[in-house]
Amino acid sequence: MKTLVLASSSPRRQELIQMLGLPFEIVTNDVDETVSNDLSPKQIVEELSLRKAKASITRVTDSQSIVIGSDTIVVYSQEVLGKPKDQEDAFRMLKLIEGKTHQVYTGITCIDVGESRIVTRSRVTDVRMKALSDEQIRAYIATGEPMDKAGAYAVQGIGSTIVESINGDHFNVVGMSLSLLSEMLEELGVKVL
Ligand SMILES: Cc1cn([C@H]2C[C@H](O)[C@@H](COP(=O)(O)OP(=O)(O)OP(=O)(O)O)O2)c(=O)[nH]c1=O
Repeated sequence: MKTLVLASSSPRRQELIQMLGLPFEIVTNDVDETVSNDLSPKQIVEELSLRKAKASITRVTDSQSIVIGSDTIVVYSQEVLGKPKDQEDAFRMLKLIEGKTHQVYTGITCIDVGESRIVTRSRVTDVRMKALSDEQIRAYIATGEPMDKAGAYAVQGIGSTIVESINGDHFNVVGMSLSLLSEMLEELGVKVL
């Protein structure tokens, strides 16, 4: 039986992986998330998910482990939005995406430590935001929710009230598509159902 190791300190990802009902451990990491400017959004999230999984592997002792790394970014009109640096940055991001449709990309890498097999994939989900006044944006920022979220909002929180519609996998927006992860785990011989 393989052990799943989540290479993430994100509470959202921990809650998501818990839903699979399989035993897992958490081994956090601290990777440099700087990437080259010429990478596409898909390449960015795939590269960073790989970096995170590889960084945690060094602290995994059980060779029967599958290490899972993940990365999420928001993209609007070719601008990549990660987590806001401060409240003004959050305001700038929300002002940019209000009333419009943006893309959320999440990359996942699974590394089977014993077999030295690496599987990396990504998904994209379209999210349409409601039109927001500056006052509404400030009130949302005051909740504190945007600060550790890519694109400065959380669709799973009070941020759901400023989202008009989602086209694609909701969990991909929250930080990890369980639909995609289950397919990747099956490729590595782990049955989810
Ligand atoms: C768009 C969106 C993002 N997010 C979160 C998911 C991720 O935690 C975060 C994007 O940052 P990431 O750099 O992908 O992840 P992280 O630093 O939080 O965690 P780790 O690298 O340790 O795995 O934004 C939401 O929770 N809800 C949303 O609606």
